[in-house]
Parts: sequence; C-alpha cells; structure tokens
Amino acid sequence: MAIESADPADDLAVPYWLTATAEAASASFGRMVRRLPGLLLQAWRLAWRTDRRTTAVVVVGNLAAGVASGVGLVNVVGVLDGLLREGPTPDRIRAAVPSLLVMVAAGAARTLLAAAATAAQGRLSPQVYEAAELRLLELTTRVDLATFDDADWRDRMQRARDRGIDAAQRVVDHAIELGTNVVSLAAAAGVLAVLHPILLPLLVLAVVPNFWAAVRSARLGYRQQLRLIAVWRRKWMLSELLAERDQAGELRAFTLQRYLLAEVRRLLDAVTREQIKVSSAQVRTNLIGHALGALATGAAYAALLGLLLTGRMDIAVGGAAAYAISTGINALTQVAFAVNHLYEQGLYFGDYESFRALATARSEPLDLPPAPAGFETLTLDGVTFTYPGAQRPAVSGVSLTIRRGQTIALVGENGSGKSTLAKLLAALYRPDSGVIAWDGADLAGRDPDSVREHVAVVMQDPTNWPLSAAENITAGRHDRVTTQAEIEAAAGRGDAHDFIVELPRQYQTLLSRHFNDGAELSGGQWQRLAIARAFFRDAPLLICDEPTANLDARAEHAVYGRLRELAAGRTVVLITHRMASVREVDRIFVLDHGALVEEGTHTELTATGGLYAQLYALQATAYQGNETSVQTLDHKM
Ligand SMILES: Nc1ncnc2c1ncn2[C@@H]1O[C@H](COP(=O)(O)OP(=O)(O)OP(=O)(O)O)[C@@H](O)[C@H]1O
Repeated sequence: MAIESADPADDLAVPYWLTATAEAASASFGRMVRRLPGLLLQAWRLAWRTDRRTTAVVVVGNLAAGVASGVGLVNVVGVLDGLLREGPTPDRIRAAVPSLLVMVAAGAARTLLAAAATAAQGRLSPQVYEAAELRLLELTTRVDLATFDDADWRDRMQRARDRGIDAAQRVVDHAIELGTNVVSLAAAAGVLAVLHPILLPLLVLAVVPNFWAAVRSARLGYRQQLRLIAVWRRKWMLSELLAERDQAGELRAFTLQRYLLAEVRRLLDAVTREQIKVSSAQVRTNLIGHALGALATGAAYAALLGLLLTGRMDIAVGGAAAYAISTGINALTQVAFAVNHLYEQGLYFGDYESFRALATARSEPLDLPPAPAGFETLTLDGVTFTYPGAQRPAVSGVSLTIRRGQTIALVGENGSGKSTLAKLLAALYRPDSGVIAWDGADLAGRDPDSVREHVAVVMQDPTNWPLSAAENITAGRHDRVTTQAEIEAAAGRGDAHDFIVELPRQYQTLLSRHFNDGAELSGGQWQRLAIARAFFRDAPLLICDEPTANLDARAEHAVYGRLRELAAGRTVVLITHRMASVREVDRIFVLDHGALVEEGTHTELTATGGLYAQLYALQATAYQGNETSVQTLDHKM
C-alpha cells in the first residue's frame, strides 16, 4: 500500500521544537548589532581558554599592525605636502623623503606584524576546534542514559555537533578578522577625522548599505538552515538506509529501493527549491546593498571634490583624504563581511553553547560518594521510571528484594518493562521515584559509575564493537592488566573460543568489514562475544537481557550451564522469553505493563495459574504442537 506523501512544503515548516532558535534568527538588525559584543566576548573566552599565549600574539600583532597602518596613512599627508609644495623638484623630493621613509617603514612593520598575527591565528584556530569538540564529547559522555531517549535533546546534539563545533572555530576566526579590520578602520577614521570632520560620517554612510545587506543575507541563510534541518535529518537517515551494508539485504528483499529513492528525491527537491529561493533573495539583497553603497561612496568623493574646489581643503590633504577614504571603505567593507560571518556563525555557535548548557545540566554529578563495595541484599521500593516524553511509566511502583548469590528471572510479555527494570538495576537509569538500595544504602546519592563498576551487563542488543576479538572481550574491563589465558578463559565461558580461533588472525582479527582484513560475525557469534565480555568483567551482579536470543540450542545450553557456574557467590538477573530456562532460577518476578504482578519460584507460580502459568503453558503448547498441559511439559523438560 502506498502512503500518500505529504506536501514537501510541510517539510520546510520550522519544527515546533526549534521556535526559540527561530526567534533568534528572525531578530531585528538592531538586536543583531547588540548581540555582537556578547559574541566577541564568547570568542575571546574560547580563544583565551584554548591557548593564552597564541591569543595574545594574535591580538597584539593585529593591534600593532593597525597602529603601523595609521602611521603610514598620516605620513601620506607629509609625502604629498612635500611633493606638491612650490620650488625646485630636488627640494620637493627632499622634503617628501622623511615622511616617505616613515611610510615605507610603517608599511613593512604592518606587513610583518600582520603575518605574525596570521601565523598565530593559524595555530590557534585548529586548537579551538579540537577543544570545542572534546568539550562537547566529554559532556555527552557524562549525560545520563535517559537523556539519549529525549528526541529534542538528540536534535540539539546533532545541531551542536554538525555545525556548532565548526562554528566555535569560525567565531574565533571572524572575531579576529573583525578586530583586525576595526583597527585598520580606526586608523583610517582617525586620519580622516584629523583631516576634515565631514569626511568621517561620509565614510560611515558609504558602508552602511553593505553592512545591512551582509547581515540580512546571513539571517536568510540561517533561517533556511533552520527550516531545512528536519528535512536534512530525514534525508540523511534514508540515504544511510540506501547506502549502508547492514540494510542492503533487507532493502533488496523487500524491493524497497525505488520507494526510498523516491522519498529521498522528494526531500532533495524540496531542499533544492528552498536553496534556490534563498540564494536569489541573498543576491537581490546584496545587489541593493552594493548599489546603495556605490551611491554613498560616490557622494563621499563628491563631497571631497567640493571641499577641494571651494578651497576649504588643501590639495595635499585632499590627496591623503582620498587615500584614507579608499582604505577606510575597504576596511569597513571587510568589517561588514566579518560582522556578517560572525553573526551567522554566532547563531550556530549559540546552538553549541545552549546545547552545552543543557548537557551540563543533565550530566551526572561528579562529586558523589561511591556506592558500597557490594551487597548482601538488593532492594527496590516503589521504583517508577518513565522515558522522556512517554505517556506512561515503563516501570511502575516495583518493589522487590534480591539476595546475593541468587539467580532471579524477570519475565513478562514484550514491552512489559523487563529491560527497563534491568537498566535501573544496572544504574543506567535513575528512578523517577522510589528507592534502589544495596543493604539499605540508597544508590540515588551515589556515584553511578561506582555502582556500574560492580555490574556486568549482557545487553539485549549488544554493540558490535569494531575492535579486535580480544579487545571485544577485554572491553569488559579495559583497564585491567590481563593475559591471553584470561581472555581465552572468558571466551571459553561465553562459548566464543572455538569460533575465534577459526578467524583469520584469531584473537587479533578486527571484527569489522568496514576495514581491510576485517571479519564479520553472525548474530549468535556476536552474542557469545558479549557474554564472554561480561564474564571477563567478573562483576558481583550479572544482568543478562535475553543473552541467548540468537544462540543455537547447543550454545544456549552451554551458556546457561556456565551462567549457573558463575552464579556461585554472585547475583544473576536473567531476562528471557525461553520459559524453560527460568525454571531453575531461585525466584521469578513477573511484570505486566511495568508493574510487578507475580513473584515466586517456578513451582509456586505455575500452581497459582496466573500470568506466568499462562505464558509458560503457551510456550509449552507451542513446543508440543498440541494442547499439552503445563504439568506434562514440566515432566518432560
Ligand atoms: N528508549 C525508550 N524510549 C521510550 N520508550 C521506551 C524506550 N525503551 C522502551 N520503551 C518503552 O518502555 C516500555 C517497556 O520497554 P522494555 O524494553 O523495558 O520492555 P521489555 O519487557 O524488555 O520488552 P521486550 O520483551 O520486547 O524486550 C515499552 O512500552 C517500550 O515501548
């Protein structure tokens, strides 16, 4: 069935969660100018924090170059005055030489200082990028897991990463560019103000239209980015599906290529149309700015001519003024461009900074006391957890007790909250209400990493780390000094050793087909590796979320046997839909819609005829292929 496509124009509406930024982008010209000092301050802080010495060289170098340029300009008057005075040519040249020498020296000094500042900027800029990226990554790794389930947060993170890091570097570059040109402009303006008071306002007038055009065009660009971000994200997602290896098989099996391609084309068409529209608007704006700027420049030169013709200005001063006006217009135009770029990048940098603030607010605190070194009793009391943006809790008012050395199972239908509860036990999520305690000590006020130190998790969907087979195991406790024998022992317990030794480079084989010589594993082999990793972690609390979902019968049998071995002295939390595997456990907790509805041993629960008994009977029936009773199956298994 084909689903009718929405109007692509809908894709260009500013997403509702972006309205705050959209407001920023539609800010008035005045607001934009008011924003500049703040931006400059941010750029300064960023650069200063990154490398003080280099920042100082950039600032001092540019300032001194500006002063040298002013000295050069002032001396133009002396040179022209000498050359244009009455008298024989040798005398006039002699009169001009001192100013000429100063002018040449100032020009040379300006070039050298500017080169030193540019070289320093070349060192500073990549360092700012590195610092900005690292700062962001450090923060994102400190944010608690639940935050990653918040779609708004993920969007903001994407914006901060896609453009924000780059913008941090560019904000510094453009702030330096702005500073450099403001110094040159100040030198020209200073000279003009000295030469004649009317010249300075004329200079400013000449550049205002270009300035306006530059800023307006930056805003048009940013607003376009905002409108397109949701479309880009969808397009990226679909392009990945079309081009990635993991999806290539299913894509072809369902002959989805043309369907997805059509969707990508629709989105790209919308993007292209929008880009053409905005680029025409930008060209129109710039044209108007340049035309008005040219008129104003003409007016400045006409005024200068008027001053000369009416004898209110000396010819030498007039020559110097013409030179200063041209230098000033050049500097002002550069200032306008720098402001434009700074403002534009400042908008993206604003995304970076606001994301940083958000991530800091959602980071796990660093200075909490550590968790106890272990537990005899793990208790949950009224634990409730709701995913960000979800309508109802995934785990609701769960109270239970687990003792050290016990193997317990969490059972329930899809979506009943088992994995969420397991993640709460592993301190990956924090309960919204209720208490998780080790021997009565509430873990809420403890450093979550110190809790996780005592936990090993086999996730339902373990990550296929693109590392070597050995590293995939030692990642379980990457900071432990280990031996090959220990790695092989963990691999053996996870039933992974036999297939690893058959890989081209055994334990050193890189497990990723994205690289040359890399090998790919089957789903079951990846799962065995995840189990080996958990064994290697050697933690007192082992949480296995469907650890054998991809395993063949023989491997499943072997893994459960090893889990039972490992359980001695440890606590094992097992989540599985294979009911036969939970019969042996010490205690079974049955979840339904996030609530704990039954608990007991297999015998107790089958006797009550509740949800557990029903689920067990259903599976037993499926195995038997007829209406076999639970008791009969029990007998057989
Ligand atoms: N990351 C998430 N963000 C929002 N809701 C989620 C998230 N993960 C799970 N849920 C919701 O929370 C509820 C419990 O999910 P959970 O994965 O804990 O169930 P489960 O019992 O482990 O299911 P299964 O047997 O299918 O693995 C479900 O309604 C699910 O849709």
